[in-house]
Amino acid sequence: MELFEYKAHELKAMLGKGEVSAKDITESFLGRIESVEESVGAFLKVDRESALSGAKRYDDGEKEGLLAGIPVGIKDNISVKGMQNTCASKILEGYIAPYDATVTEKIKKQGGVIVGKLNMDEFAMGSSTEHSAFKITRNPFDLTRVPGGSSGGSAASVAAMEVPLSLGTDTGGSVRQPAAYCGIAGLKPTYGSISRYGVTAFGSTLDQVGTLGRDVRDLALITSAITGRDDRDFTTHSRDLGDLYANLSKDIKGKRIALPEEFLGEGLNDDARKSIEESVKVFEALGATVERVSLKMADYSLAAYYIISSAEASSNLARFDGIRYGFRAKDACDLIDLYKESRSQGFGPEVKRRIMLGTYVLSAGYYDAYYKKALKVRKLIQDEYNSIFSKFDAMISPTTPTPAFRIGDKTEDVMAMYLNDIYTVPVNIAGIPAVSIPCGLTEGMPLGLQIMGAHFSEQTILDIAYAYESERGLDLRPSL
Ligand SMILES: NC(=O)C[C@H](N)C(=O)O
Repeated sequence: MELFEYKAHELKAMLGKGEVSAKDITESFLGRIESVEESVGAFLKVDRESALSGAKRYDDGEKEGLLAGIPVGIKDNISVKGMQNTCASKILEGYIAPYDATVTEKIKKQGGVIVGKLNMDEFAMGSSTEHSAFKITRNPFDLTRVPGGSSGGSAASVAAMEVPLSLGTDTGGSVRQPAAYCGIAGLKPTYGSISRYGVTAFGSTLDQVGTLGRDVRDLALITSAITGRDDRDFTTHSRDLGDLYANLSKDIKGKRIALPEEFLGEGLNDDARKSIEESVKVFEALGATVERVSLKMADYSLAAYYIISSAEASSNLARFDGIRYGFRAKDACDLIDLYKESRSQGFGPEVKRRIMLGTYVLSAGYYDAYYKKALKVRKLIQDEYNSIFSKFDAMISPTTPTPAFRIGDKTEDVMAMYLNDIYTVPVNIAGIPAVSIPCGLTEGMPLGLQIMGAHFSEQTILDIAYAYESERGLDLRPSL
């Protein structure tokens, strides 16, 4: 077996026993990138030098840290000092981050070896990575299909074994949906459990850094490395999630799991429905109970999400004006024209759509009818989730209604693209944690099972995911 085929926790064990060097590991992944990247296209920038110098630090004696000697890929909206941070947008082309995001600082402090920056939908707006201004990324299981989005590069790179671990961001499903499409595991932690300092803001009350790996142990490992309160992000919480990796347990006897009827309705792929029904049996065999529940507010989640996230985006993206960073239009006749032209030429169509939608719902006369109403709906959704979690330890659903679709299939149909997120957005609205793990295949493509929990119940949902994964023994690999 080649080194790139091992999972992060396996590599960690091999390094710990001195069986391999960090250089061997990094070179193996860099070699893999060389052979498959042309077909997958997960990276916007591979930084061989940074990777090899990170590995050298380990081999020279810096062996401490949860991720010591392990390669990690970073989504291109998370700042890494000295590397580009384009958010896959023309407006930030050529922008080099002058500082590390807190999560980057933590990855480095824990010995992680940063390999490069990963492709995404522009400013994290999209579900297929087709909205990147630079290139498309392909699904390693079928190169004619999308990897999902917006963290499509983060998911495809891990599935293609170009890196064992990656970071993404999840505003409405952007870590879980691509993880499901690419047959890997992805976690969106509780809002406030991970710092957003140095992460380009999209919807500030929804955004959360998420983690991707090939199994639950790897997710627990990288998540433990980056959680915690940060004085530079006042939305972070002081509550400690504990050592998710060391405390991982397969014992889920007696756990009460809810399954919402509304997540099994119209539009759900038949095999996805079957795989959820089979998953119920797996949980029961593991000693948990599964009970059907009703989530009455589920139907309103998507509408509330697109109003709130677009309103926040229209405000957050105002800073990209052609003056402060990145792209500046040529030949502007005055300051207003410079703003106008830089933004018109610098942003892609999906970003413009969100800015216009967001500006509209915040404008006088429409604020009450749309934005304020969406905030009220948000509260009702949060109350409904809290009430479920007062009786249950976790809730399960499919991660997405269908498997990965073909490249180009949904680019013209905005609504069809937004519907991809129907099962994932309520989680961001409620601010709770959720993990997606593989639960089967349809048409040769992976399907994901989403496990959600109460605020700060990462250990519980990861334990449930770990028990399920161990029982099923699914280890999906693309034939690349
Ligand atoms: N950023 C996300 O979580 C993705 C979501 N599909 C969106 O376009 O808003």
